[in-house]
Amino acid sequence: MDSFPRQKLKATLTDTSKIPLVLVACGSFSPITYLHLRMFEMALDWVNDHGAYEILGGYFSPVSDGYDKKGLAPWKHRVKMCELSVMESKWLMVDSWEASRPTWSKTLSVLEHFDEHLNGKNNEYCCVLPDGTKKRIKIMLLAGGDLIQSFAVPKLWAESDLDTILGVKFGCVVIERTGADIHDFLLKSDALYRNRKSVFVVKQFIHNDISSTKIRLFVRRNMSIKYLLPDAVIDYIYKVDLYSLPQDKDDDDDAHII
Ligand SMILES: Nc1ncnc2c1ncn2[C@@H]1O[C@H](COP(=O)(O)OP(=O)(O)OP(=O)(O)O)[C@@H](O)[C@H]1O
Ligand SMILES: NC(=O)c1ccc[n+]([C@@H]2O[C@H](COP(=O)(O)O)[C@@H](O)[C@H]2O)c1
Repeated sequence: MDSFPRQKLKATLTDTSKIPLVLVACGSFSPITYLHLRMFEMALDWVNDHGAYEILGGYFSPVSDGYDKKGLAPWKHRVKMCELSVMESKWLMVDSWEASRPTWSKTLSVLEHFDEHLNGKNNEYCCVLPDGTKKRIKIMLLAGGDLIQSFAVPKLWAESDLDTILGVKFGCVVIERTGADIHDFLLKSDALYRNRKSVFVVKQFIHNDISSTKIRLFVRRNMSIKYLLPDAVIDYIYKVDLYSLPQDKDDDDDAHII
């Protein structure tokens, strides 16, 4: 049985001249915040303004516990917090395939998983237009400026993966990070420059720098986290007692940031 979430996925295009588009955000989401939710809304405004695409849906894909990043709550909790956050959204969904795997999956494999479920191995799903013709759904990675900057970290990303993620097969919508000059980085990075026609930078008109790291620290310090993330997520964090203990030494080191 296919458990891929499709409940909010638009079945067809309103404007058949456009390219159907699905956005996928990969990350820790430990916990998800209003910044992560806003990334999708900023991208939606960009898509509507750009004109070539029509959004069918958006997905959060939380990373597996195997990623072993500091402050990573167990995957079931991270998926649940994402699900609670998208309850009110008409187009955002959460796919737990990546999170539920015992080992870490490269971002390219995650995008390929989406491609398989949204388009099918032989285009059996795709997007069916009212006249019966099928259009392949474009899947793009939705990423923040910091994730893009990690492309420059030696050996973290394979060049061939970057060319597929950023190139014509997928593509990337980048939400600029407050204070970081993404355009400058775009020029400096060979992979980003090579694929610049399918990498789209979205400006944050209202700067938002809510950080999951700081939220974890606030919880540990008994400080308020209200209005930084949805109330349902805040209630969940306290109900199951997440982030109250330092997870490791690195998390303790974050104490200097406030
Ligand atoms: N301030 C920000 N501006 C733009 N994008 C951001 C910002 N913070 C996070 N993102 C993006 O959100 C996505 C998910 O991020 P992730 O949860 O992995 O890290 P994080 O939000 O930086 O959390 P942590 O503090 O735990 O490192 C990534 O694409 C990341 O680039
Ligand atoms: N080579 C890769 O595919 C690769 C490398 C580093 C991070 N990532 C992804 O980037 C996302 C965010 O990672 P960070 O939270 O470490 O910035 C995660 O979803 C992670 O899986 C992918």
